[in-house]
Amino acid sequence: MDHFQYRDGVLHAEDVSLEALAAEVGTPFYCYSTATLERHFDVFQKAVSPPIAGGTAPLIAYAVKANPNQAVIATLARKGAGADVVSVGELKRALAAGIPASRIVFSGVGKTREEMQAALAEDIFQFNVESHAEAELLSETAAAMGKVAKVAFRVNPDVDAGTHAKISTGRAENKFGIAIDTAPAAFARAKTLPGIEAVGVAVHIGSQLTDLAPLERAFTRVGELIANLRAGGHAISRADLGGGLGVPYLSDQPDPPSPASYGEMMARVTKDWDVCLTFEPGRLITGNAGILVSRVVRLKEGKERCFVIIDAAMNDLIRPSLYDAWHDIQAVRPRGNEQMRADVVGPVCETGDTFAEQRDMARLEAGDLMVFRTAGAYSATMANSYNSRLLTPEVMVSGDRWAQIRARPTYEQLIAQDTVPDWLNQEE
Ligand SMILES: Cc1ncc(COP(=O)(O)O)c(C=O)c1O
Ligand SMILES: N[C@@H](CCCC[NH3+])C(=O)O
Repeated sequence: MDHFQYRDGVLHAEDVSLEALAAEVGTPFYCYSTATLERHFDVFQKAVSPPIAGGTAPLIAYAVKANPNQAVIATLARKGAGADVVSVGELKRALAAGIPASRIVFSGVGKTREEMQAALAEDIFQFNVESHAEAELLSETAAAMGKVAKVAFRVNPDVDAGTHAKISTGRAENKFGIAIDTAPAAFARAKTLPGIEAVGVAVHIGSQLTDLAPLERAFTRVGELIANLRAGGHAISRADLGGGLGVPYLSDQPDPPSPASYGEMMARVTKDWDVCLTFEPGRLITGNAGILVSRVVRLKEGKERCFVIIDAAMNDLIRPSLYDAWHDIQAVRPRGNEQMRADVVGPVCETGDTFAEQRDMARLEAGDLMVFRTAGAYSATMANSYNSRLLTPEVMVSGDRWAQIRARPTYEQLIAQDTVPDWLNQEE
């Protein structure tokens, strides 16, 4: 069910016309659908929950990095989501949006002592420890606070996830996790450390995965590891299977595996594990719940190409520049069936500020509104103010209601972020 549909020739977000929104908010802006967010959470929850009443419900720890807006997290918190966080900032955002600490997992390779202290003070559910040195520091930090942290070791199973190299995390050459064959030593060492209790294993091999086979290989290795650890006398009560399931970006391509088929594979592989499971979906929940709305500034006929120059740029949505990512483009009010082939570019002074090259799409003219689809994950959160452009505002829609959930800053606020040192203010 797509909650971004045409009504009377105009693209809507749920019951709200994007033309009307653009008139109120100005462009560019991000727009999220509450109904889509909720539906994605429900679909994933159903897919990974045990079929028999009485089975342990998994913890669905939404990966906050995908979209950390308070309104997005609060929407998911109301559905019972937990959070996967990778910084104190994300921890604070999750707590502020109403996710209890008892449902928060702290991942990441570079947790500092201060970050550990902040999370320990909240008594979070679990630390996913990514190196032997981190385990030592966490134990020392927790013990000094009179606490014992529950830990899962994130293992690196050396599996090729078959995704873009920049978002692949489960190969031996990636920085993430401890080599899986060193896990027994890590658990043995953990037994001697006073500030941690190693209760589980975590794995996450990458993002935008479009094939279940690498995930199945990784989960199978985790299952073997759990059996080994138990044989070695370790009590393993938890497994965190990460996130990573891909979403459709191209409307004319086959969809990635569904959450249901992911859930079936997962249930088959984990059926004898007897652990409490955690999942960390990010993109799956928010990716297709958001769009970026922009206005065409002008058309420019180059010698070889037609450029559609829009008022959004790589600073607003960096995925095409960074990963050559494809985002479907739609006109908000299509001009009949007229088509064009063009490069869609922003105003930033970089050649890489290109959203689409030689794209066949609905005809756009100066002043027209257009949208990039699948911009709910890793989009607004990766925005910046390069070229002194204002950070993109965000809007959330729910039925016929809408609200700005992040306002566009003013130029005064942009400039006020800097401070001019005294010596430059003194009269010569
Ligand atoms: C540890 C961890 N968990 C969860 C996620 C969320 O991934 P995705 O948005 O692909 O579901 C990521 C990002 O890839 C991650 O690094
Ligand atoms: N930023 C990446 C995803 C990174 C996933 C981080 N764990 C993207 O846009 O696809």
